Amino acid sequence: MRLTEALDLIELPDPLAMSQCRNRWDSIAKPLHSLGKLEDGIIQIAGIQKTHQVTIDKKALVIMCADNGVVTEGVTQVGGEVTAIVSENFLTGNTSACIMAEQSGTDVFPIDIGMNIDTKVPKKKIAYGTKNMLQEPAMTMEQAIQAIEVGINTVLELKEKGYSIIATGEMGIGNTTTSSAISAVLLDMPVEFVTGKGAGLSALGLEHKISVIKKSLEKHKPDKNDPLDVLSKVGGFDIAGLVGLYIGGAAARIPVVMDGFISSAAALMAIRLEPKIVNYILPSHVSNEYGGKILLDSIGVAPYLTCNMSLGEGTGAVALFPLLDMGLAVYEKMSTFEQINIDAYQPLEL
Ligand SMILES: Cc1cc2ncn([C@H]3O[C@H](COP(=O)(O)O)[C@@H](O)[C@H]3O)c2cc1C
Ligand SMILES: O=C(O)c1cccnc1
Repeated sequence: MRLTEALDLIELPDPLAMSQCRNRWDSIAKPLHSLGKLEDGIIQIAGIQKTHQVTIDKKALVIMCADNGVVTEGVTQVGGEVTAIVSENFLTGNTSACIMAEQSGTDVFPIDIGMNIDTKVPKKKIAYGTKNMLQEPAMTMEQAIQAIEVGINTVLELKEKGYSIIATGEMGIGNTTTSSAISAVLLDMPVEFVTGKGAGLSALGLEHKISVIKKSLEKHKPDKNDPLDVLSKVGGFDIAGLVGLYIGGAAARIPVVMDGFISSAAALMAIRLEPKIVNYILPSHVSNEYGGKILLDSIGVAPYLTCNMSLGEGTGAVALFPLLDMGLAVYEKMSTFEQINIDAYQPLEL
């Protein structure tokens, strides 16, 4: 499916399914709203799936794997070769995200959307890495759109296979640099406000990273009102693929659980392309990366979890699944006030 077609399909969640779901929660024999965001999450999913009979039994974690040309500027603690090493390990289950996914009954789908080398990771490659954004635009506008479409079509394929909820993940050394760059532009904020140490820079390294981002922005002057211009000039294929997952989720009415900093930057971009997309996103956690909270506040969402995580790969997103499963189990199985013969809960008048 093309990007324009997918954007055209996006509607608001279904208010009827949401109110039916709310009514079921309110009938359950427990204090009203006492499962808080667990109730809200199930109601949100009801609106997305257009039914109060919510299903999240088949879960997928999609991990967009790509290399970022700007890594040659020394903005990361480790070299770009780590992208391919970790990405191949997604196939054997030997990564943090895979182990957490297994715990939550989630199937993992790594995608090579633009790694520097070929590996056994399933290939939907736009190019062998992006260009170094300090020297030239990271990618062409056509490549940006193609990469977004990879994300959209991945969601459609997973829907076809019966998946009912999708978590976002990424692996791409250098992608906190690109995430900070697009966040600074889209939020019209100083680069320092949204740039952190990524996967472990020193204080000096962080200063250098900030200066590389600033110089790249000065060189290309991306237009903050044109998300695709920003994505193509200072983004990455990994981020573009994530943008596509959010668009595809909203178009195909599949809830998308958002991971940390990089996933939040991509969500911001997707929402700038179509504001209704925010209704299809469940914000799993607030990343400990500097700027993580600013991104969530700017998107206008509050995280379910605050665990000081900043790993990426989709680890935060899959961490939310067990909680959603617990919420849904209560929603489906718990007796109502009527069934156990107590009057519906009335707050005491003081
Ligand atoms: C061994 C290793 C495994 C990772 N898994 C995720 N990331 C995380 O770190 C990268 C972003 O940080 P930066 O912009 O500083 O490169 C991404 O790949 C992200 O998923 C990793 C990083 C490393 C080093
Ligand atoms: O929050 C994240 O996703 C993150 C932060 C730093 C490095 N890698 C990932």
